[in-house]
Amino acid sequence: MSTHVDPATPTTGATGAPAATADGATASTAAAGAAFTTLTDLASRALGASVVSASDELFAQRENLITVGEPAFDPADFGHKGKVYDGWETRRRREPGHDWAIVRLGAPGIVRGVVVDTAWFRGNYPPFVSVEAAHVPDYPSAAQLADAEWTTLVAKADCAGDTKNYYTVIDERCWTHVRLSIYPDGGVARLRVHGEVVADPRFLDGTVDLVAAENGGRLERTSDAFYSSPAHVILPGRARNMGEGWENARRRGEGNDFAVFALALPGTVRHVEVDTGYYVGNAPGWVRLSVADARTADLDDPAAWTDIVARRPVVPDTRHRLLVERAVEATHVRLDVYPDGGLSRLRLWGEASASGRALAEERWQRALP
Ligand SMILES: NC(=O)NC(NC(N)=O)C(=O)[O-]
Repeated sequence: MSTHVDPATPTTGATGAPAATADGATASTAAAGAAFTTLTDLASRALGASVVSASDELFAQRENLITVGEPAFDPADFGHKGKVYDGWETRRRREPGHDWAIVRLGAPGIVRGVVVDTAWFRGNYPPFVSVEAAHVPDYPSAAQLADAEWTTLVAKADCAGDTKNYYTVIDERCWTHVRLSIYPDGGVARLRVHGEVVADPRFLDGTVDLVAAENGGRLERTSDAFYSSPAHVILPGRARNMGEGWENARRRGEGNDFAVFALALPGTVRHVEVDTGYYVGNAPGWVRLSVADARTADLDDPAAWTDIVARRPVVPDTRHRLLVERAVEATHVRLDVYPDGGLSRLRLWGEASASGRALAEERWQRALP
């Protein structure tokens, strides 16, 4: 079941005007668009997603759908097959039917909303789209996916050209793949599938990264994401440049920058990695890591936080491996950087508590379709 946030509203979504929906509910364009887009993009290549197949991609390759970053456009760039677009574009259909592309999500998850971004597609965008999802364990082939059981998340809905089209999804099940259909054909620059990772509990045994996005860790709050979000520092792999980490603006006033993350599941951190890779002239001078347990404490109360790495100096462009000073069961971690500055990755190696593992198992079973 889905709620389409008014497609006619421009990408900035500045009007906030209520949009009527199929089930009679209303949604504020700006609020609804913004609300789910703060969640992890399950379809991002940065999380490990892949576009496994598409009905056609004559004009522009399907893989562009999941590229990190805004789509580019060069009006003078033409290739052998036509205008070059930073997106997925099919040929003009001369027979009935419609085009589609299947994305394997970077991690299984509950989908809260979808953005179909038709940036730069003006005379060749699809006027309608729909989104379905499937839960297929293991690593199915394109042929197996064609025969999978697909569930509609966004029923065929209007889609505007050169616009970020927001569709809110109301569904509590956990999916591994999505299928974007465009009617009848055309181009889409990016597909963003925002939601909550639901990690398979069998992969959460032993020592794991308790804050990793692919395990279900997520950014809850930050002081400043001026250049790029702290949500990047919990993505898989090492950053390949400064743009793939968290960079705040130069702080000119008092205080310091910080980010608070919810752990994937309650657990105890044993050692950490604070990676300032690619932050040379803008690494923090010092960092501090503290943890809290939201089940028993108020996170707004400074007394709720216990240092696991007390404030200490860090150096530029370095993966700092640090042993924690205290082993404390927690649900959240707070990263403070002093006074400001960027990080490329944060890893919290430790183990889930018994209650954390039970929670993960229960969440997984409840969300299985
Ligand atoms: N100018 C275009 O974009 N034309 C065509 N598309 C490409 N990529 O050339 C088309 O027919 O949609």
